[in-house]
Amino acid sequence: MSTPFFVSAPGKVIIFGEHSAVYGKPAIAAALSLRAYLLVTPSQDPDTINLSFPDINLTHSWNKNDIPWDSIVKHINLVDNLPQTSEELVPEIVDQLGSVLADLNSSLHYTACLCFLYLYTHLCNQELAGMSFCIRSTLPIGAGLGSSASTAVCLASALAILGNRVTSASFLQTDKILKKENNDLDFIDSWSLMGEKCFHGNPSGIDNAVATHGGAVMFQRMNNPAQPSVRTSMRNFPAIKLLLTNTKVPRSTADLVGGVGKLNVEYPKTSNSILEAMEHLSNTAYQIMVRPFFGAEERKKLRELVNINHGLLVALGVSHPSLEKVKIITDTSKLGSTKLTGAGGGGCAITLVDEDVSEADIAQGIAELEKEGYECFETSLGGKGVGSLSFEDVPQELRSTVFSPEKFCAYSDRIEIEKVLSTNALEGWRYW
Ligand SMILES: Nc1ncnc2c1ncn2[C@@H]1O[C@H](COP(=O)(O)OP(=O)(O)O)[C@@H](O)[C@H]1O
Ligand SMILES: C[C@@](O)(CCOP(=O)(O)O)CC(=O)O
Ligand SMILES: [Mg+2]
Repeated sequence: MSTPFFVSAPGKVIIFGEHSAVYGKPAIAAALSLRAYLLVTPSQDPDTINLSFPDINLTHSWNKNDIPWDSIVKHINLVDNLPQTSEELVPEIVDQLGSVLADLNSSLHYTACLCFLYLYTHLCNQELAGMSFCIRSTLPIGAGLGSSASTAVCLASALAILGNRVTSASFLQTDKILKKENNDLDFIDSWSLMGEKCFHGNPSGIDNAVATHGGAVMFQRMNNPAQPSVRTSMRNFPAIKLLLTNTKVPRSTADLVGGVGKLNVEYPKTSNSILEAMEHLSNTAYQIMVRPFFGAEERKKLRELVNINHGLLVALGVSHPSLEKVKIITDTSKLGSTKLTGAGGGGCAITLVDEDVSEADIAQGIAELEKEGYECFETSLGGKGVGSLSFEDVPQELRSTVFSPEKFCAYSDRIEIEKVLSTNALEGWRYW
């Protein structure tokens, strides 16, 4: 695909099984309509790689010839000329990248640049002319909705396109696609997992799987690293009324996953029992969600399971007073059942809204949440996975606006980005 082009990937909501997913237990998640967008344009100087990640106040550039290619390439495991992913980030490569990351003095910027360069050195090569990469997200960042994974999927897919590792996406939104095996999507999924490993050491892979494939899934990481994770797509995912509340309390997935790891070491039997309870819970929820008839009884059961799941996450130590406040408000106003979603410690909660609650009562509940400074989202679940937008697929009169890096970097908010770029705004988005 010629430059400029866009790629985009969705965020996700974990409905059941965050944290236990890291320990090989099944979890259920669905793609969100909120997404990350990455614009790739040629650099003015063909030796320069430019990053512009305004959401995290990062601009950085490298001369591509300063990357120690020879010392890195010798550690890349190639099979049939294709780079292979590994269980852990290759320490020798991370070490070599240290020399070009040395001037980054914030850990936030360091991890974002490490993720970029780790994928760049594996998927592209020194001959590729310098490009500019600008990422914007309509997702809140660090709030439990998988912004790290959607960023990793955008980077993995764009770099796989530039490095000729995948074929271009071909299906339009309106095409009827019979999804079968798809090597390109599996390639993007597995490399975005390496990107997630740069953001936090021990990701289960559920976030990048949903951001790559879209839809809704039951996901299970295998305890034996040699075995691939199991991703069961849930085609008849029931229409559930979901309220998303962002407490805006910042937190880091890496710290929270690390905290559960410590608990596991200190109280292995206790924490294993909690993780096992989560396993039963996800399995039970799955059986309920795939029933051909999904009525009031099923909705009630799912709400009960949401309450239990939140209690178990509290026991793992990953809630936060702000999340408990969301729970108190939604419980008191009898909106439905609430649990934290994602890593917790702040960030977002989901409420499975009781179908009997009136729109007026929902509005009243939202007003109370907003009074606390929280932000409520109405969003749809189960949307498209990673997609790309080529210059040729955008009407000629819009191209200079859509593909302008200056304009893209300057959009003030989610609404502006979606107005220009969303699948509703442009019909040319293609999927693998
Ligand atoms: N739009 C973005 N631009 C650059 N980096 C991003 C962007 N969105 C997410 N990230 C990276 O992902 C990290 C947040 O990931 P994480 O703590 O896992 O929270 P979550 O995935 O729930 O949003 C950020 O600190 C940043 O490194
Ligand atoms: C806590 C966990 O289950 C989900 C983390 O999601 P997020 O980064 O908070 O959106 C970790 C994982 O599955 O990799
Ligand atoms: Mg994340």
